[in-house]
Amino acid sequence: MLTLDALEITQGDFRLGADMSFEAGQVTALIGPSGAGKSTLLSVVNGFFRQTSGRVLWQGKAIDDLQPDERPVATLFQDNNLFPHLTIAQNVGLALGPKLSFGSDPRVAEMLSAVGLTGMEGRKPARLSGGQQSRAALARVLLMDRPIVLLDEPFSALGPGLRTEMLDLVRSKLLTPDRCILLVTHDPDDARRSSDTVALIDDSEVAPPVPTEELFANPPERLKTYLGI
Ligand SMILES: Nc1ncnc2c1ncn2[C@@H]1O[C@H](COP(=O)(O)OP(=O)(O)OP(=O)(O)O)[C@@H](O)[C@H]1O
Repeated sequence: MLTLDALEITQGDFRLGADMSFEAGQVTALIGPSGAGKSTLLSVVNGFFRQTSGRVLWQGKAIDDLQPDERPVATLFQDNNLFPHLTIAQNVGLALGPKLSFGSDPRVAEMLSAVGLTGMEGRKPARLSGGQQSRAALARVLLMDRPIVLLDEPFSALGPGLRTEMLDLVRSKLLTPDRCILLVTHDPDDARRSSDTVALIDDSEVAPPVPTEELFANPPERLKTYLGI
């Protein structure tokens, strides 16, 4: 369980509060207006931004004092973070450590196979389509094998069909009973299709996660406002 304990985040005039837990074995969608603080919240969890007060705990243990690379967290961003001068296998192998030779580790081939990229190992990212690049980035996250996975609008540059395909891959390959996945998305359909629970971020607060079906069946006013319904 990922717990945000009396978390207060400030950045200039911006303020965000969060006090809740996210269950393992679930995908939680974080939705809310632009500038509400979705990316900032993820940065506090992965350690790139320090909260003003409160704690972040994984399985009851505070992870606040760990450096980003020591935290049990993997993050997938919209730009995929693939290095253009490295092959796909080398990019995926970076999940195991900074040596390029990790690209030939058999686990790299296994993860590339899991995301349907067998045969693409030696290509550079520029020679892959957008969807294939997303698959390679997902393979790297799979190989990192961290219990908390943060997805910051990772597939928003893809068309609707490909995006759906990637979100389905997230559920089928990445979601395990002991892993907690947070998905930032602007698209309510993505949240509906891929998340078990939804946490709304608005008015300087993160609302506790609510089962997705329940939320959309009976949307609170601030969700209606956000969706324009
Ligand atoms: N480096 C910074 N310095 C000061 N304020 C910042 C900085 N980066 C972001 N902010 C502010 O923090 C707030 C939250 O930004 P954040 O990017 O987390 O929002 P978001 O919900 O992810 O938005 P979007 O949906 O547009 O990506 C915004 O008000 C933004 O203006």
